Amino acid sequence: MKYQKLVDVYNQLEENSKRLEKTRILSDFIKELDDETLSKVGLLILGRVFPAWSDKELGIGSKLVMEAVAKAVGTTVDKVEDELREQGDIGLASVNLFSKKSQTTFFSQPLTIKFVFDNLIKLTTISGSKSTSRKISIILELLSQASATEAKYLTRTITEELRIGVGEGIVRDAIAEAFNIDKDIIDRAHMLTNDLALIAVVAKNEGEDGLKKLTLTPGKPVKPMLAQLSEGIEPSIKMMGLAICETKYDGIRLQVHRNKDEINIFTRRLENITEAMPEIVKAVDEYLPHVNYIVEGEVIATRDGKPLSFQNILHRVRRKYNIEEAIENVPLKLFLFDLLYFRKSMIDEPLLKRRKKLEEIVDTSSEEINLSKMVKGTIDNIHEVEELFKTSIEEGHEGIMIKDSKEPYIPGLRGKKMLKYKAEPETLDVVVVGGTHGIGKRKDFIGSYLVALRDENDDLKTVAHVATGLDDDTLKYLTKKMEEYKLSEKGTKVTVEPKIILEIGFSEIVKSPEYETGFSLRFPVVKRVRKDKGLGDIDTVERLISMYK
Ligand SMILES: Nc1ncnc2c1ncn2[C@@H]1O[C@H](COP(=O)(O)OP(=O)(O)OP(=O)(O)O)[C@@H](O)[C@H]1O
Repeated sequence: MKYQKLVDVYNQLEENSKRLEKTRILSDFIKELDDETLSKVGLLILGRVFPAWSDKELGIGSKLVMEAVAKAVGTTVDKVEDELREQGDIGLASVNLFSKKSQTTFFSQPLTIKFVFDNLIKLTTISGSKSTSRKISIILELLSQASATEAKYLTRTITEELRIGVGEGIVRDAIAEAFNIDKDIIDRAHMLTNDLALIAVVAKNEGEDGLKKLTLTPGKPVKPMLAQLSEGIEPSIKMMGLAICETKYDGIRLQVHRNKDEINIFTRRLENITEAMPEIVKAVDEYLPHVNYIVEGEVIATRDGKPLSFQNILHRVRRKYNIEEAIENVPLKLFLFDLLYFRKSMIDEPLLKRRKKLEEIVDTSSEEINLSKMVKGTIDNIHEVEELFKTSIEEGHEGIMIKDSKEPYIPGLRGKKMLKYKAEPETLDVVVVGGTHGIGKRKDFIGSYLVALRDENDDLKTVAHVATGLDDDTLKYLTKKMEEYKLSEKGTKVTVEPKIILEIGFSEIVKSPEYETGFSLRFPVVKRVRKDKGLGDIDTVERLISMYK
């Protein structure tokens, strides 16, 4: 199928802001596709070439795309940069440049979806010497055959900024509509496989019965179940009856998968970080049974038995070299708290049963592998849970988790069945979309950051400018990243691609017409840069409103 057909759909989706309309447009389109095209469109419609469970990405910087665009239209990189600055978007910049292009390519074949997809995949396989020029030539091959609108979406896809206002929710609804499937069944299949392209193909060929057969696969990460805030130990336990209460460790959440002899470790963003943690791989191999499983836990860094700050553990995870040295300097401890798969999927079992099984299978005689410290809380032993909270804080942890013992594990859900009770006030995870250069001593730095939340259509809505809480190192780091992700610059103000995630504290949420959410934050302070989170993990406008209420 011609790529132009998909591009026409992109265009319609971009122009239409209504969710129902978008769903109908997409559903009408995918209904007619053959299996192979459907499996590719299922990814391309979300601006990706790998499913969400994969940590592979295109990873092409905008500089490289600008070079290819310059070559394709016969102009200089500076001209492309000027156009980009003016438009604030590589796609719109490309449309303008391609429309002005003097020479047209004769005898060129029209682009097909297959050719585009295969070449995008090819881009991810290139490494080593001359990789930059080889990548440029692949992009150029695509662009030189592209129409102006094709170039618009090709450049956006390559820079991973499709901007058509389509998130996973709309794709799920469109699959349900196109193949006449109950939305709950799609949701469940999605939560288990994290692969909408696969779901679309199964829905088309095997319908609801086929989708019901999809399950977890050790080796493919699943989205973690998330927590809401507890209003207090007593009301939470009253609501749950019997609660599994555990220390809340301030580290990084890990999913450890064993499939036959292969062990893989994933973060909450589903990144594979197995290589950064050889000692954990060795320890789980030794202290957990040799069958297929998925366990979940929080890993923290320790020194002299005390937990180190979150930043220390982040350094360990990001580390690519001198891992041996890091193992000695920053020893890790894993605290396991859930079992998602053991010979078969366990997620439909109640937490109480999953925890019991976890206790049976994990040998905790080593330093590295532990079970989270746990108390079974009922209304009759509230004081024991309060004691757990107190000792958790004294030992340098964040607080406690209070989990409903009857509940299944629901991947990706942030519900009332798993609550967190912390000593510190609540914060928001936001993404930086712009910034302002400082004055005086700080003029070389971006001193103030414009931050945004996500609405129900996955569009970003601004909520505050945050300028405090930044030490010199963080300021330097952020300024460098802002330069790297810069989209446009006017006077002292810049706009950037939404890549940097900040966790911010504040004193109050107030109504304000100044920001797109309709709210702003009083006294916002940067608590930390959340390199462990991605755009999909930032907080929503819905959460902001519920916090405001
Ligand atoms: N015993 C535990 N059980 C479950 N999660 C735990 C536990 N100890 C630490 N955690 C961490 O707490 C997080 C739960 O809080 P939440 O789902 O709100 O994630 P979050 O957005 O990272 O929150 P926070 O920023 O408060 O850590 C988990 O994702 C996990 O990383």
